Amino acid sequence: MISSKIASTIRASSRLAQVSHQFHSTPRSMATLGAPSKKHKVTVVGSGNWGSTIAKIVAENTKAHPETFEEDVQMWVYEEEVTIPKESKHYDESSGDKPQKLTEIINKYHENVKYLPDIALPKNIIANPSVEEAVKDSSILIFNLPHQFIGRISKQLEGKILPFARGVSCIKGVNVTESEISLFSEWIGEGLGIYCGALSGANIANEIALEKWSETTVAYDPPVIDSQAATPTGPSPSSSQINLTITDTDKQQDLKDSRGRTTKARLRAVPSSYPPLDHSVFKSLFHRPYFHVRMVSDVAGVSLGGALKNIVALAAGFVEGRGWGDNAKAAVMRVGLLEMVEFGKEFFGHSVHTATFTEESCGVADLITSCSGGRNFKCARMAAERNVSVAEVEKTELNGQMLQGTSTAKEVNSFLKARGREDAYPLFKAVLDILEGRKTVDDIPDLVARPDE
Ligand SMILES: NC(=O)c1ccc[n+]([C@@H]2O[C@H](COP(=O)([O-])OP(=O)(O)OC[C@H]3O[C@@H](n4cnc5c(N)ncnc54)[C@H](O)[C@@H]3O)[C@@H](O)[C@H]2O)c1
Ligand SMILES: O=P(O)(O)OC[C@H](O)CO
Repeated sequence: MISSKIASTIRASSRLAQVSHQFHSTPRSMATLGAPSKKHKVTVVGSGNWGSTIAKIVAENTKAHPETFEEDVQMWVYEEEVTIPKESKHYDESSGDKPQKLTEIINKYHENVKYLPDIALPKNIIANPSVEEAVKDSSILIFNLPHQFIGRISKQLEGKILPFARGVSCIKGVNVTESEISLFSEWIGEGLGIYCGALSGANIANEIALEKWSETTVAYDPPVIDSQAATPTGPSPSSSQINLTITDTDKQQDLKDSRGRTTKARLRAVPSSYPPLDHSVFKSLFHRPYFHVRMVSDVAGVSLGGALKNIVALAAGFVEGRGWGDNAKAAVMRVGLLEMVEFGKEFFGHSVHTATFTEESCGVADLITSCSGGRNFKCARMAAERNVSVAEVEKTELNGQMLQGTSTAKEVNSFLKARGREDAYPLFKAVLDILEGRKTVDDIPDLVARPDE
């Protein structure tokens, strides 16, 4: 008798705990109450230099954490015909220079011979040319492609993803439409009706693919979906009724952007049958011995650092290509960092923390690495050395990889201009003026000097 009472009390409290778990996503403590029955399936949308590197990291971790993730990782590949270069170990005399589908090459040789050559990819990465198929049933979506293409892909995915999926954007750029600006993480999130965080850091992909140590910053701060936010039909039930009547998919609430504005999307709770998607799960998805992750909540700061440093890296390349020294480069980095912080504060307000720029990998560390060895820096340097345009260098030197700084400079300046604020960001403006031939590198010192200097 006593034991059956105890058993029923345990059952009741376990039920309560389960319900509390469903509503409050704070659930490490719940792990002891019964393992979730489902695992997270992960898809990487994009397969360029960074997309393939992140897929490698994630696939190593899905294999290392089988209790949380399905082992296979889908990687969407923009399909193209590729000729395996003669110097590649996969070059085969018999097929010679015959172009082959990139997805087939990746799935056969486990290497992205075009965008990440000579790096062995884990066999549990499945290259998929159909983005709709690649995201099917995935509860974690990692967006990692040049920002120029995310608009079309995101549209294609509307209605095709799990409604309770969560995203992480590794894209370094900002979304500018007419006179509005938003983060890609929140724009993807609103378009697809999911929460999307951001990953950014001092992360030159080729170094990380070779497993040379680096750090990164992951921002993830979804709203807690609580019982108040649930939307049952009919009269408002008491909390005990809610426990009994609301299913996982009913639980949803308004999705707000980083500036606290309500978007048109509703956010759905992750069903309790899955491991909760909290900081510890995302850390276990991205952290490797050679890739150290710091989790933060400032999605705007992380995203803006990654986007704006690309403009500054172009400036650093220009001054080095002009033949000036490290002092000149340090000067544009100093001014650039100030403009990055200022921009965040002016247009994203309190949601941006200055410390994200000054203390995290996604801020000053990314600025330093990008101005030392990034593609924007190198292409701008070559352009200044050869007296040709950056676009021309991009075309001839990058073998299909894409710069983000040139379009970001244009987009950010058009946004500033629409608000009459371009003179407040003289380095950002100078970079666009040089790209478009209105100014030269020699003009930079005077352009960035403050009136009292
Ligand atoms: N490469 C790096 O070191 C690095 C590091 C950190 C962050 N990032 C950021 O990651 C994002 C992705 O960069 P990346 O280096 O993986 O890309 P990348 O520069 O290698 O770009 C090439 C990719 O674009 C794809 N592509 C080409 N045409 C396309 C089309 N019409 N539609 C869709 N896709 C098309 C190609 O298939 C390829 O996957 C960028 O925002 C970049 O700033 C890059
Ligand atoms: O090569 P870039 O200039 O696109 O920069 C690469 C990474 O963003 C550096 O962190």
